[in-house]
Amino acid sequence: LHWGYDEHNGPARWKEVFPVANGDRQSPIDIQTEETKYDPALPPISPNYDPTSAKVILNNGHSTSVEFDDTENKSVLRGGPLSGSYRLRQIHFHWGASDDIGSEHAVDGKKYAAELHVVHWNSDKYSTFVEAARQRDGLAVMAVFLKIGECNSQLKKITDRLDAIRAKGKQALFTNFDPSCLLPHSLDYWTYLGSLTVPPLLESVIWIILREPISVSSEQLAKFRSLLCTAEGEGACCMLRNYRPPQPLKGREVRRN
Ligand SMILES: NS(=O)(=O)c1ccc(Cc2ccc([N+](=O)[O-])cc2)cc1
Ligand SMILES: [Zn+2]
Repeated sequence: LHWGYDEHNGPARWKEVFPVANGDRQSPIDIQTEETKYDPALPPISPNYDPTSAKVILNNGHSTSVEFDDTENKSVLRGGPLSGSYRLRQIHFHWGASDDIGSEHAVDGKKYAAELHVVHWNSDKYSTFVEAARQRDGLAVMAVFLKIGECNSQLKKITDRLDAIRAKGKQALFTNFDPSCLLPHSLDYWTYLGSLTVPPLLESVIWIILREPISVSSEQLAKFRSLLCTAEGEGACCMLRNYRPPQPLKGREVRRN
């Protein structure tokens, strides 16, 4: 089984190869806002990114990502629920086949059109991203909801490059980019302990979900769906959706600042 998002290889079948799919701290979740707990001890989050860290934009067959140079502590996330500094590794997106679905996390059952994930790893305690990805406090992912509205001029820097990486495995130079430009005005957040939302579904992610969405236009979103899950020369198959549905909370607490 090569995992994907179709009927035959989608989220309902991932447990056959990755049994942790039924684990106690799986992501995403549906955030029931009435159940979240205000924590006055939670400090603001503090992203500090150097635009020269950005390297390439790529199509990995499951999403599109911008990869950053994480060989030194140039772009880091601190504060919030985090102890120490988490180094920026990559950003990527999740979306659906239509504008009414697409986000991975939900808020009181409401799904947004898409979701941005800004992925960091604990470089204070671990030496590499892959090592950190195996630790309970190894990764920190900041999630931003995208809601249908005005064309997002900052997101345009990414959506305008997608035609250069249509096929799986393609990449293009992409530098001088600070992902803070994609963050909403407010950095208020919810936070909980979870997992990667794609195989290997490792339970190593401290999730920081921003409460304010950013906008994306329907046309920009359509460009994501025109990416291919298949490599050049293979039968073309569009990346229409790549979201995992919400998973059981299993008693976890969701805090807010
Ligand atoms: N969607 S998400 O949970 O933010 C997410 C974050 C990072 C990654 C990339 C990735 C992270 C770790 C591994 N691994 O350890 O085998 C493989 C791929 C994949 C997915
Ligand atoms: Zn993701």
